[in-house]
Amino acid sequence: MTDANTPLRIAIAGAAGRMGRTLIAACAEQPGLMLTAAFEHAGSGALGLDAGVLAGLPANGVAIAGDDTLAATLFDVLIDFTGPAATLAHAAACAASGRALVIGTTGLDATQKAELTAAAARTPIVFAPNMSVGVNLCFALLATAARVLGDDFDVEIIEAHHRHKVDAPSGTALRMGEVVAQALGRDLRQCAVYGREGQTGARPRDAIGFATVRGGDIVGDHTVLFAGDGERIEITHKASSRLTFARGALRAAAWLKNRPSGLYDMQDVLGLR
Ligand SMILES: NC(=O)C1=CN([C@@H]2O[C@H](COP(=O)(O)OP(=O)(O)OC[C@H]3O[C@@H](n4cnc5c(N)ncnc54)[C@H](O)[C@@H]3O)[C@@H](O)[C@H]2O)C=CC1
Ligand SMILES: O=C(O)C1=N[C@H](C(=O)O)C[C@H](O)C1
Repeated sequence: MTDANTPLRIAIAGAAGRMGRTLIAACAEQPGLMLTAAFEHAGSGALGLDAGVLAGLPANGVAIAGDDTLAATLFDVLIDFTGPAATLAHAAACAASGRALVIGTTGLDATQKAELTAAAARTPIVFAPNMSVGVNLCFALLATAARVLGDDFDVEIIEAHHRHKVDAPSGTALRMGEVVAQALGRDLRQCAVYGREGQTGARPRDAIGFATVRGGDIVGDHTVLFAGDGERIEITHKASSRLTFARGALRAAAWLKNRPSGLYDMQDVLGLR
């Protein structure tokens, strides 16, 4: 890692994607951080393009490179918003060289998460399904709401995203479910209900339901509904710009400087734990 006056060298994986391009732009406005590398998959049509130009900015001299060059490239922190398989390969490469990671990728299964935990034994990693301050505040509010409302209120989680999103429910919705389940002393794996159709029977009282909407350019909406007899409480977050996620990821990258190995999330970064 660098000393206090040297800019932190940032690399971005998934640079040509929606989040990658937003991260390139966010990095350019952030003092103390310097984009030094940008990666795409080895067959990407974006290879060789200037990262600044790709993000709609003036050229910044960083050419998009194949991720097969990642292990041999100089940087301090890799910010990865790709897909589960790519993220795990990148985490392994960073762990081997002790370089820090910020991971925003969602859709990892339990085995893949265990692999990430193993990588975090060798290098510091912030892994969070949502990097926005607002959503992370909502996690804390949800734990309080669930504790106060208890088992008398039915919990339903509704999320909406753009038509290109490939995983469902969103990583954020799943984390919201985990937070509520933990506060209520339930195991989400036992009580989650993912969508309903046909003769479903009455709602089990301990169910935590998920509903997924996909369409257009919705950046990311999440509502947790606590429905009781005679009243309802809704905790809602709506993202209107990907910059909120990108700025959170860059904050996490700066926070990682000189941290010991371990698996962290945005609750750690924001001091909410
Ligand atoms: N944690 C958070 O705050 C947020 C998380 N996300 C998550 O980030 C991920 C990416 O989202 P988007 O940017 O919308 O998707 P996207 O599909 O626009 O971008 C992903 C990019 O990764 C690239 N890629 C695939 N394999 C690669 C490899 N081996 N090396 C380098 N690049 C590779 C793809 O070519 C693509 O350009 C998703 O899992 C999404 O759910 C998205 C927004 C916020
Ligand atoms: O794919 C997205 O776009 C988003 N994914 C994250 C998730 O799955 O929770 C976060 C955000 O809502 C945008």
